[in-house]
Amino acid sequence: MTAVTQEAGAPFGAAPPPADAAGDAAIVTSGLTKRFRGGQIAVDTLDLAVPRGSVFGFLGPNGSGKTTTIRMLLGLVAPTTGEYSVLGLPPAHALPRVGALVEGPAFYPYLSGTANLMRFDAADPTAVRGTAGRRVADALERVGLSAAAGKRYRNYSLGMRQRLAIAAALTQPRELLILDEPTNGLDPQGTREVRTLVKEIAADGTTVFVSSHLLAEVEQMCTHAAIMRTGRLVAQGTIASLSSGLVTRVRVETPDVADAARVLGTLGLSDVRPSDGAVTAELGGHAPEAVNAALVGEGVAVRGLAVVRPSLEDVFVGLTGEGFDVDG
Ligand SMILES: Nc1ncnc2c1ncn2[C@@H]1O[C@H](COP(=O)(O)OP(=O)(O)OP(=O)(O)O)[C@@H](O)[C@H]1O
Repeated sequence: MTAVTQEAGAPFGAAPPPADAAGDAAIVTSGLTKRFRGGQIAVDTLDLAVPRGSVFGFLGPNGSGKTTTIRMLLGLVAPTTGEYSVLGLPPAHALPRVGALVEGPAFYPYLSGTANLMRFDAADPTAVRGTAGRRVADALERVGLSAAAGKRYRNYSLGMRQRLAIAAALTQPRELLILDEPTNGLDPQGTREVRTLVKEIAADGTTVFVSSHLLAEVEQMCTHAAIMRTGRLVAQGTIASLSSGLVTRVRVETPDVADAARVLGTLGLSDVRPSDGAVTAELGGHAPEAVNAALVGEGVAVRGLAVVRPSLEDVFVGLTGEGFDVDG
């Protein structure tokens, strides 16, 4: 890992690759901290471990330090203190193998998708000129824009524009793709397109590190997540493990609320809560189909039975005691 002790603004990340390259991790940070000149701590002793091959959701409300972290990982901002590595290397060494979308690239409205990407590629000193045409065509194909490659950018939909921005990060082989809020500002169709694309890119073997302030989005798109709050890491792990400490409940819709509550209690379910037209209870180790069979066997009219799994929002509320005060 790169040990960082210098002040903001000093050169960093230029050390030779360390001997202890971080094995199977795409990103590792240890105590990573960014204090801006005004004294504001944007990122506070962050310990992240992003496994290779994951779609890693970097989740937090606006202002929680996601963009600052990403900018540090990409060598755009110098950390104040902490250690970090990308693909087992200091960021400066890893960057050619990392694609990134931080602020939307500025595309020319009157140029086609292909022409825009060719201009981008021409500005990349690490790109091999002779292969530009093929690499650009491949990147457009990968994001599903081959058919629109000759169309002017200004005629692209919002989703197509964002897919082109992601294609710009994919004109070279990448082991890691870092996307900062890639669905921000998109319409529902564009959001769907980008989420699908992220999953497809990950399925091809690229690790994707994607920030979002939308809990539901991370749950849908990601295999792992880290949750940030005011610069600090609240939790990280697989999506399943993050919520595994929380209780799964069963919800039974029925006109026979009292009978249903009695049967659930007899079965051994705990925290049975009858309400108007429904009963909920902690499912524990019980199979939902067995609960349903028992209810029906006792003559309870079951209109609906649902297993209510804890969401990332429940995890966040459980850890911080606060709501996740953004639109989900
Ligand atoms: N250049 C800067 N100088 C001073 N403070 C900054 C600077 N950049 C960010 N901050 C502050 O650091 C904190 C974290 O900001 P950051 O942009 O990293 O959060 P974020 O989670 O990415 O939020 P958003 O989604 O709104 O960008 C915020 O309080 C922000 O105001």
